[in-house]
Amino acid sequence: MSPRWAMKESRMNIALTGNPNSGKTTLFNALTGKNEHVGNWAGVTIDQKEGKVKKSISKSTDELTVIDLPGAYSMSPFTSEESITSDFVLQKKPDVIINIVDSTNLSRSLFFTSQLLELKIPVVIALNKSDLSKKKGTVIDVPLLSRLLSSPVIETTSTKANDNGLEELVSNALTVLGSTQAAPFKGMSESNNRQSVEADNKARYNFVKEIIKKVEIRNTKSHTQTNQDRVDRIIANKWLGIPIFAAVMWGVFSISQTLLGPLLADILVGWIDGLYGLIEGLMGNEVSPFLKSLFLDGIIGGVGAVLGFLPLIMILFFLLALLEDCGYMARVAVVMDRFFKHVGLSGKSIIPMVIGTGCAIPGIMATRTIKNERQRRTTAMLTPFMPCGAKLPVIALFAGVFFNDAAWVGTTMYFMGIGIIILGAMIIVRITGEKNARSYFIMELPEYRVPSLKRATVSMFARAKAFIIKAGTIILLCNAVVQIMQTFNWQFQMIPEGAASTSILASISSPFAFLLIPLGFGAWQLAAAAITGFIAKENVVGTLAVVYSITNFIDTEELALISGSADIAGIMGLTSVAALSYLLFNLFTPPCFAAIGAMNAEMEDNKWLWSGIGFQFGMGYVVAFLTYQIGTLLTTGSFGLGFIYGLIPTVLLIGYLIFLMRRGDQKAELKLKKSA
Ligand SMILES: Nc1nc2c(ncn2[C@@H]2O[C@H](COP(=O)(O)OP(=O)(O)OP(=O)(O)O)[C@@H](O)[C@H]2O)c(=O)[nH]1
Ligand SMILES: [Mg+2]
Repeated sequence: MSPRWAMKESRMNIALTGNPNSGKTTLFNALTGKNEHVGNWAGVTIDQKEGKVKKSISKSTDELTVIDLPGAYSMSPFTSEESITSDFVLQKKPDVIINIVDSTNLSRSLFFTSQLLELKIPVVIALNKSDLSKKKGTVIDVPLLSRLLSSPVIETTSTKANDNGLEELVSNALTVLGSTQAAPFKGMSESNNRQSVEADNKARYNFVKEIIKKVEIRNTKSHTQTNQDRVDRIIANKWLGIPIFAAVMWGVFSISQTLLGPLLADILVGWIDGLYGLIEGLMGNEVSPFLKSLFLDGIIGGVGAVLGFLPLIMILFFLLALLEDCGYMARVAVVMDRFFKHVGLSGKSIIPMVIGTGCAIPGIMATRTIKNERQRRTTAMLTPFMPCGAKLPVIALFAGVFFNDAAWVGTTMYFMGIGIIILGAMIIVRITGEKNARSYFIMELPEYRVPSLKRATVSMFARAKAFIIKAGTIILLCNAVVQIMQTFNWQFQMIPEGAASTSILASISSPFAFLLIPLGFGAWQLAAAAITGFIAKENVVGTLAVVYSITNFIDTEELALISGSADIAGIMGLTSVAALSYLLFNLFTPPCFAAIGAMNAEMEDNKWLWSGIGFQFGMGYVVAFLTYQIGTLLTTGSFGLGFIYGLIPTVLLIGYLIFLMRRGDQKAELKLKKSA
């Protein structure tokens, strides 16, 4: 035994390193039984994660800790998440490095491998995705590769449950423990000047090329490749890409919101109704009316109204997971990339936005992968415009009540979100005086494959769990508070029936409601729902249920999403145009507080944060104002209420933005002159 082994306690650290999208997190999940997010594209993991190797995989009595790291292409990092990886292996000195190599892309992977081999830390190589490379007919001489790299090479398929090479991988990691890794290629110099780095890179590439020549035989007549290219020419086409994406999203909304969703929601709502009846019965007549209404209308009614949308959300996320897993979402990113580059965003800005459709918080956190500070902050500011999971019940409610469950409502909200992001980016790049900045980012396209139902199911249940937890905690609490605030007046007396406008809730929300008249919705109830929406967007639905005492939005008899939608529309007293304006206002004003917290953390700058929040408020206000007033003009022939009062802030806001943009343009010109 080496002394190093003897000195260590019985804990051993194994770092998982490799290129983005090589399968590190999949392998990590398989080794530890955890469920970290896996995605079929590069840049999914942005932070290190720790876990313990399952006993079924390693017989060792020692505690084996594995650390999943973000993907990296080299030890000299270009992005902050790449530097997490190099910092970790250099400073924390793991006992063993498992280098995950994508066997379908050997030539790209080995560059990083050759650098890892120089660190004197023992390395074991996992030749991952071996199922794919075999299918493509690529033959790799594993024993020879192992000899050339002076380290064990094990073929793995981390997506398989059995016979996946993982036991062998871990046992090899235990074998090399304590040894000093030999480096088959030694870096040319320690110095960091550009010339020597370039020379080193060149020599390293040649070294890798020689190895590939010796160990790999590729099947050149790869039909799948050309077929994929053909498909991509259509799907990722400059012009066809967008309508195809729109059609796909429309399909997703149709299935989740009008076909399958209501069917399942119906069953769930039946249960919630049953619970309501049960508790009502248990309470009998002795319980005070206040407690009764708090529990029944506030808690069960309010939370139930939100929870009723659970099946719809689960189906939507199941479908989105399938789209991501089969490789389609990466194509969408390529299509969008074209627009984004024109407005000064990084191609990398797409990933946070796609993640943001689940929840804005991880989306905003994913902006960490963007190196350029302005692009990172802009992306963090704009990502919340994507409709997240919490906004879906709001969309579904309004689509059901006012638009006959139309799938176009949800689809339009997605595309409006994208449109606003592009517009916002255009404005910000000019304000910052960087309109001449260009970004170069080549997105790597994963191959198409049959999506895994299991992975989609896992992802769906993870979302469902988060949704239920949120409904049972923060939404429940908010509904209870709203119920109390609308039951009492400031003297803490229960308000009599018919005097709802004297409640605490009404008196707090009324001034806000007044400001919203030009947008088409001046009722204090609607203002209250919009305000609670800043705590969590699901609250919009919950609060509406409480303030209008609607126990259930979802129909159990008609199998439509919303029962008696005409009645509900009547209670809310909104025209369709005003309803659309209200929906837009809730979607496109600032996100919930938690997401604003994430914005703060990633922007690391107060001026950006507050300008961002101001921008989001302005955007939501202007979009809702224009929608309501123009829509009302078109449908009734005259402007809606409060046109002039809304026009003043709108004009001032737009004027101010134009002023800032002009000033930015001058800055940009000055810069251009200086550099010329
Ligand atoms: N066919 C096949 N697919 C795999 C295998 N391992 C991983 N994948 C897929 O490869 C994709 C990327 O997997 P991840 O585990 O997210 O990759 P990663 O290396 O953690 O990626 P980053 O976090 O972005 O660096 C996912 O779609 C996985 O399902 C494998 O052995 N075979
Ligand atoms: Mg990962």
